[in-house]
Amino acid sequence: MKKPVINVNSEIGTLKSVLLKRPGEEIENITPDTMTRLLFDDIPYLKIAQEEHDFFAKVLNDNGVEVVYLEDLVEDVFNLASDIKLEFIERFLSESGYDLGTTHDALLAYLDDFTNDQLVAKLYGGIRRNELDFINDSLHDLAGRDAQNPYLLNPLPNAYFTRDPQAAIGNGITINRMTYSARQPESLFTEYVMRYHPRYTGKVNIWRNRNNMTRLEGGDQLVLNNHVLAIGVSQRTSSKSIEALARELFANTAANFDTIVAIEIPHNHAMMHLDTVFTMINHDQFSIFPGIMDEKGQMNIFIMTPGPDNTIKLSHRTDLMATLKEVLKLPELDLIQTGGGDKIISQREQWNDGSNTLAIAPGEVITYDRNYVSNELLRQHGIIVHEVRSSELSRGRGGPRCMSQPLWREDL
Ligand SMILES: NC(=[NH2+])NCCC[C@H](N)C(=O)O
Repeated sequence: MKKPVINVNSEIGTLKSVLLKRPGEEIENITPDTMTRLLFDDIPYLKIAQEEHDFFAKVLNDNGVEVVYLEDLVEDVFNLASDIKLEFIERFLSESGYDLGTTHDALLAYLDDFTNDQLVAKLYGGIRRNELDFINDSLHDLAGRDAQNPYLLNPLPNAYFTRDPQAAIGNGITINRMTYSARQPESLFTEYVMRYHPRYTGKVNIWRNRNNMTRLEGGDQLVLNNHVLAIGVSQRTSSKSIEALARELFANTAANFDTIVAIEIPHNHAMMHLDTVFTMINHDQFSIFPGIMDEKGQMNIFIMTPGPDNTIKLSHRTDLMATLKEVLKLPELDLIQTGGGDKIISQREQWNDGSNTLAIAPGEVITYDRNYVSNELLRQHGIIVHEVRSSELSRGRGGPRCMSQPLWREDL
């Protein structure tokens, strides 16, 4: 492996480079009838969402972070060779249910007319049925469930949550098999960028690829330090995939990870990933939504470590604070509660991603401005807080950590 181009050995090391995706026309393809399936609770106003996102990028930039746009990387890949572009489109169409036939041919011909930057916007944006004029003769497009779908190609409105289709871990990544069909195509873009983009090709360890059938999403994957990961057992990440990833990482000599803490969280949309209820802020400080624990403050947690002959040793725990102290070898910890523990405030601010902080350095985070109670509390605990605007972005149920994929953090 050549000189590494990805380096993420913590959640808090000074952030140097980050991958974002600016919300695009895909947002304007959300309708009341399709919103639940597209994993949205409302329809954001695109113009304002873009302004908010540009502001987020500016705050990152102003703090010395290089912002890399995913859509630019994909366009670069398409610009490399028309064969690669065509191969991508065929894979994309095939995964969308069009291998052969009139619809496949019509979509291929339609997409062929776009310039590469328009093509990228279109693949994320989706194609409406009424956009194409052709005689559709495929039964599955005309009868049954598919006929009700207003799109020939579904929009990918969750793409601005770049955290989830992959996860940077150490000098490598996992390219994730995502849970819902609304998001599955997103990691195909990551696969092509990693395989072909000159900046990454041959320089990134792929710990796990998207051909796996078990479900894994980046919002559940937290790099606590250079050898310990925390992974949520959640609506989006299955226990099977965590076990498989543990096996892969423990056996791979290029990977330095020897401990994975599997943390079970409630399986629902408000808390679809571990990072919606728990993030790392400093060496010994975390934000946490108290609602993930039972009345006695307990949870279902497993510490996984390598056992003999490629087996995995499991140890059960129920106390999150004690478990974190144990695996991070810390005498004391500060768990800062979203909304300060008030039931109504904490629920409201968790819903708007108040627990979802993005650390840009130890003790320094970016958060949404609307979660003012949690933000104030963070400041009281000595944290530097940069607030970003959040009226529209938050409607997608994700915050600053969800909207960013770190590519390089300084080692601690
Ligand atoms: N890392 C995160 N928490 N991402 C939030 C993703 C939100 C998105 N609407 C989804 O349901 O998939």
